[in-house]
Amino acid sequence: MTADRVYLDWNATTPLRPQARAAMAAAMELAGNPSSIHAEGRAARGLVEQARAMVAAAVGAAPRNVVFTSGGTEANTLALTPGLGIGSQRIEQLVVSAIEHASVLTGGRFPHGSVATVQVSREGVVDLDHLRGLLAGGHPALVSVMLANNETGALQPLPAIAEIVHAADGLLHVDAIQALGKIPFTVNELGADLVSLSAHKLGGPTGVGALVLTERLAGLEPLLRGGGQELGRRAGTENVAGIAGFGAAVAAAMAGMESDMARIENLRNRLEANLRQTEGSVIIAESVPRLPNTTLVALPGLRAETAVIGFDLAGVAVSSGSACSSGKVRASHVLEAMGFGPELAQSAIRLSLGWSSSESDIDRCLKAWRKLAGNLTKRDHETELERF
Ligand SMILES: Cc1ncc(COP(=O)(O)O)c(C=O)c1O
Repeated sequence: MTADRVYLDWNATTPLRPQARAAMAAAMELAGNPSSIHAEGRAARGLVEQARAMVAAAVGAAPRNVVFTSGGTEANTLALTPGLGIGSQRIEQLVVSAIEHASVLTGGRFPHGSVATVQVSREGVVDLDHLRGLLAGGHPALVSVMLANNETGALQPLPAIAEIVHAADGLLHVDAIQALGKIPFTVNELGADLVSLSAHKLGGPTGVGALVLTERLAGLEPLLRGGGQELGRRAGTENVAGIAGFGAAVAAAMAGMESDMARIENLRNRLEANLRQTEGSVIIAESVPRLPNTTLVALPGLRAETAVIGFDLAGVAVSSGSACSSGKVRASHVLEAMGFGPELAQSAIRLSLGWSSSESDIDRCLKAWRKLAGNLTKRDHETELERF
């Protein structure tokens, strides 16, 4: 990143942590295949297992329950397997919340038509009564609910969700990709049976992630078949450098989490206090517990796509809704599920901070925001507010 840029899109991807870069550079010097039994192979295996222990420790899991994948999308797809179960009971239906990432909403490997959707409140929090209703009387389901939403930052009420799911003999998958390194949690505290993680949201490289399993789970069908890597749960020679970078990034993120996040939350709160001064601006999900680094702000009349370009020209990188859907002039499915109309949903801008965000980044961002908001004609603004 160049010095004159301000990066406020950390929920899309974070910069690589120096610890991750160093671990990856060292791993790339190794020649061995981690499955080979000679010294070179054992050295590569050592790095993979060291990283596995670091990832496992971060979420309170046993290292053997961590399966490395090519990222969060693969971890989510691997988790959503029909036929998962405990003992002889097998699960054939999937329930997902309406605000999940696209990689969960598509239903993994569940057949089309066997996926039910749980509603969320206006603040983007899963409706527990609706979940109870969906699970009542039906076959046991695999339920997939994220810990923190990537667009709003809203935290979901786990382990209350886990209690409901397990009372209905179901299994719970938690996409914790946005939460790892930002808020403390363990797999046990969540009450989850499967947890997805991704390296590039906390300072590791893109293209590496993990699915964390629990002992009692049976029936996980591999997505990739071939060699016996990852205890037969994911074939293919491991991405040694990427995995080493993931491990180093997780360790660094966990070590600095408490102080980094307290500082980041203060910055975010100052940012929001200033954004609120613009008449008509709305901070979405502001009244529920949220990630400390995320702000989703909307200003009816200011189109998000235009605003993102305006910010970019001012040297500030932000996102319109989720990065995966930016570029398309379509309201985010998250805001639609929360009941916002297209006018507000299409003006939502996500500002997400990270460990190197500074006071001057917030000042630059606010300067660009005031300019963009000031350019709105009074008429545009009033028309949009009436429609909203
Ligand atoms: C909540 C959530 N789940 C899943 C993913 C996908 O992860 P990856 O980019 O590693 O495939 C993302 C990334 O945008 C995310 O924010």
